[in-house]
Amino acid sequence: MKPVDRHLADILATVQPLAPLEVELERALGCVLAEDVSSPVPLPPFDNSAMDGYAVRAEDVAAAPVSLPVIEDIAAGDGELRAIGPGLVTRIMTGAPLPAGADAVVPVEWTDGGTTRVTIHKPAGPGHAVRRAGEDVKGGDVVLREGTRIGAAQLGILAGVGRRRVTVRPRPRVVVLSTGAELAEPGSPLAPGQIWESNSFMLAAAVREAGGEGFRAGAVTDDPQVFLDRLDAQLVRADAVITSGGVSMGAYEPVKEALSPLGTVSFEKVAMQPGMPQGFGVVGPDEVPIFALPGNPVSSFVSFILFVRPALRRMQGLPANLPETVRATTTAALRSPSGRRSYLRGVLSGTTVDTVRGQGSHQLAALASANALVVVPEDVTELPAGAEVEVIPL
Ligand SMILES: Nc1nc2c(c(=O)[nH]1)N[C@H]1C(S)=C(S)[C@@H](COP(=O)(O)OP(=O)(O)OC[C@H]3O[C@@H](n4cnc5c(N)ncnc54)[C@H](O)[C@@H]3O)O[C@H]1N2
Ligand code: MOO
Ligand SMILES: [Mg+2]
Repeated sequence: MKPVDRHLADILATVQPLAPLEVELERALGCVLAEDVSSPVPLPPFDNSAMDGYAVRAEDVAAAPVSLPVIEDIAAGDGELRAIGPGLVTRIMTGAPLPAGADAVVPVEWTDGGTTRVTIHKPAGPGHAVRRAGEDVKGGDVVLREGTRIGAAQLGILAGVGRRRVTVRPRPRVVVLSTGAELAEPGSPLAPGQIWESNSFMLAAAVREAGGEGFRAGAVTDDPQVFLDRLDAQLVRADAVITSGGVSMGAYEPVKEALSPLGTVSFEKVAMQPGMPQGFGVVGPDEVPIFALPGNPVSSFVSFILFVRPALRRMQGLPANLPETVRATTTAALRSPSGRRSYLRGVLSGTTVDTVRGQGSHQLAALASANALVVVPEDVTELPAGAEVEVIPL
């Protein structure tokens, strides 16, 4: 059997970052930056007021209470300002530029609020309620580095430095295709022998969680030609394809039967539980990576975490971050098959982890109740309670 780490290494050697693309800012959310972004100006661009109040010379209000004449009103957005001379003040609003001569702002709450003359009850020291130019960003400074995932705050600062378009690695478009004659669409009644199709929903959702766009291409029956035709039709919009089912040893294994003759996809047994039968390779003239995952729902989920997610990160220009693990202590003894690395479904709380009831590859409800995978090495078949293990948080 092929070791898990070698299978992942083969995948990461094949999958390449997607070509950078310039997009409108509105479309950049969730994408990864493919350029360093710097600010053409300092931020804030000018000294300005942090509060609604009065721009003053601090020395003029040091002896407060004092009464001083107000020479003008400055709103945010005003650009033409009169400098204030000794003993004069300007009424100023939050975000408005500080007039020359002023070095402090007295909040309106410390005054009588006068508009032609104001009585200031309390002194404000130099710099009080003043936001300095360049305090957030110096002109020319890089604000976001290539490889940063663009969330709401990152999108905000891109606009804040004046960008309308930005160069990103696009979200990988991933087509998810299920196979199996037994699969019925959720929402429709079950005929004898059928189950509701769940893998395409789960895997498309996992793609979205990993920063890609997942497209369900539905389920096809066990005819290899039907599978190939559907795959062909979907390839135009795919940066990667995930299939589920049809890769094991049965009489009807459409994925394996259809893809093996191409010579570009290999099927192997990977030394893991769940998720032993795995196919990986490339298809179509553009050599689109294809992950042929086993059909058992827990097997396909674990395969996604171990193999597809790192590949999607790579496509987005991120470090693969092979499933990151934490250390935890088992609360009960556990067993694991020999010769396969197992990924038991567990609940991690703090630094302890307990495996959930129902470790079969078909037990999707048990997976849905778990928040972690407990990694048990290939050569370990039993662990006592209190053993230290590696855990992949989900
Ligand atoms: N003789 C052997 N039989 C099996 C072996 C083996 O080595 N020798 N391996 C087992 C292992 S391990 C796994 S995992 C499965 C993999 O099977 P396939 O990838 O061929 O998948 P199917 O046969 O199509 O389905 C397996 C199982 O999963 C259910 N399934 C499939 N697709 C979906 C879906 N989209 N939504 C929900 N459930 C799905 C399907 O009904 C089957 O119960 O093979 C073992 N057999
Ligand atoms: O991958 Mo299968 O789940 O090992 O049972
Ligand atoms: Mg099968």
